[in-house]
Amino acid sequence: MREFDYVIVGAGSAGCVLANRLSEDPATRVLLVEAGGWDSNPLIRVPKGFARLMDGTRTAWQFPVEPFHPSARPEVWPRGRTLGGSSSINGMVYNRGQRADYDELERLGNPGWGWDTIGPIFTEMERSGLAVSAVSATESDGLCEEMIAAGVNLGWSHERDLNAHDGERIGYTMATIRHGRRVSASAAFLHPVRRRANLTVATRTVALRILFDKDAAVGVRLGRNGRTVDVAAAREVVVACGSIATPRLLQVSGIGPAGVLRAAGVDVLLDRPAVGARMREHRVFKLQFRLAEDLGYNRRLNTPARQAMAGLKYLLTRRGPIAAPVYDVLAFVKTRPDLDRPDAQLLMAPFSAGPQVPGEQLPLEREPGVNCLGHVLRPDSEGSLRITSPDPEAPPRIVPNYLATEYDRGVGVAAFRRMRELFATDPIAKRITVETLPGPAVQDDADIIDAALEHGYCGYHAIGTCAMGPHDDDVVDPELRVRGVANLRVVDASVLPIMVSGNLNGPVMAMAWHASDLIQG
Ligand SMILES: Cc1cc2nc3c(=O)[nH]c(=O)nc-3n(C[C@H](O)[C@H](O)[C@H](O)COP(=O)(O)OP(=O)(O)OC[C@H]3O[C@@H](n4cnc5c(N)ncnc54)[C@H](O)[C@@H]3O)c2cc1C
Repeated sequence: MREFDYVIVGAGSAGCVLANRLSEDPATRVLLVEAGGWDSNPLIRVPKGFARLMDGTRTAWQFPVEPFHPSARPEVWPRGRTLGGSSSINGMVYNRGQRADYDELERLGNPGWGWDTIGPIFTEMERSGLAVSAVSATESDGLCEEMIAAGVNLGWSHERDLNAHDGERIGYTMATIRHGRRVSASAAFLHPVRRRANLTVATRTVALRILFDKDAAVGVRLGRNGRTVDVAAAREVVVACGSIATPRLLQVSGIGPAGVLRAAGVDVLLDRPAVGARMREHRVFKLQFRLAEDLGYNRRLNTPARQAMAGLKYLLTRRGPIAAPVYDVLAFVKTRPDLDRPDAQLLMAPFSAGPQVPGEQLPLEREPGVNCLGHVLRPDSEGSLRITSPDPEAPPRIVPNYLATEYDRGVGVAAFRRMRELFATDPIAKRITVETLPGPAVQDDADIIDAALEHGYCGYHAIGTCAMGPHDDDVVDPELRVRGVANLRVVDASVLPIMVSGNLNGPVMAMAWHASDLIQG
């Protein structure tokens, strides 16, 4: 059996950072295992390419979730399946989270996770290859500037660097984009070191189960092209498969709620009820308007011919809508003036789209429009995930349980009203003829919640399914070691017990950076 010091499973946002840092010492043998292929698809580097990548199956997993809408419409949660993981298919928004989020992690009994430790890591990552910039829209016909000006008229500060402070603010999205090209975790942290002799990268290789000797992890069973092979980890197995595939791998390996494992036909190694539980996810409220004039991205992108023209322009100049992140303008706002920090995030763009159909690209409308998404920054409703079969590649049963708490519903409705307030404020207000989604008839709280469930999206930010904490029933301890077994850690979005305010790619990479220090002692 081939032996490595560390076997890292999953080459996503966390896995790429871990592979980089754990292989810094040439004497340390590191294996990075990734189910997907090499990240050579040219669309990965093109910012608006994400629209095609996230709905496909070549570079993404598609996990169906249990129906929950008023109309039980199917919803699917994509995740990256290639080097870079979800950072290779995501919307490229770069957000650090609020200082208070990390301090809260520490207050919950996780020493070393406070802002004083994690804050400087962002600066270090940005110096070490993680390119970040505020991408200003070059062809929005002034709509983005008018959204920002409306926010300023509501008292929000206009920031060139939205990560500069945690107050109410609006500005162009900070994005992991350099010169019009996506900078994934793999581009920033894996490609620069992939020729290290002590680092082996195994793509198109699936971890089927973790191998144990008594109560210690000793390796991983891998599947490739229909064959299985076992690899040994002399020091540790580090699972970094993301918040869905990590609890699935633990459960099929015998670590999870005993009843769930037995029902799925898996032998129980450790009865851990919290594996796959405590899942928190953003529910995105959607608002869309029709414009009086033919302005914005729809007229540049809403037919294949126009997309081809915009694509050509992008190839020549690396500018325009194709070079921009998923949403051009971001705001962090308070839903009540007495709050000490923002509790809602708004994302705005000068385009409008038809309904989302799983597996299909979001269709832009023929008529001109703008849209705004918003979500509760730190939701506390908890969903769950569990296997229903011993097959490590079978989709788990995912119950989102969105907007289940009074807090989430109250803040969600208030955030939605703030979205409307922004678009009723000049100068953007004077561009708008009518609200097309959910429409002016949706006014009371219950209807606003129903509209969010019906027309909204998942936030792509599930956390908590292997949450860290100081208690015996927390899946991992504050050093991210799986409780009850030796030599096994989890390092990815699943270890967050509470939501970091906003988008998670940056925070997950920073956590992995810190975890590398913990692993190396
Ligand atoms: C569509 C989408 C849009 C998003 N937009 C943004 C955004 O704009 N900004 C932002 O900050 N965040 C965004 N996010 C969230 C962010 O990208 C993720 O939170 C972050 O990438 C999670 O990192 P991770 O390391 O936990 O998991 P991932 O990056 O998902 O990595 C997990 C890796 O493990 C691999 N894997 C899984 N199972 C196995 C197995 N059994 N064997 C081997 N390999 C396996 C996967 O293929 C994958 O490569 C988005 C996410 C998605 C899906």
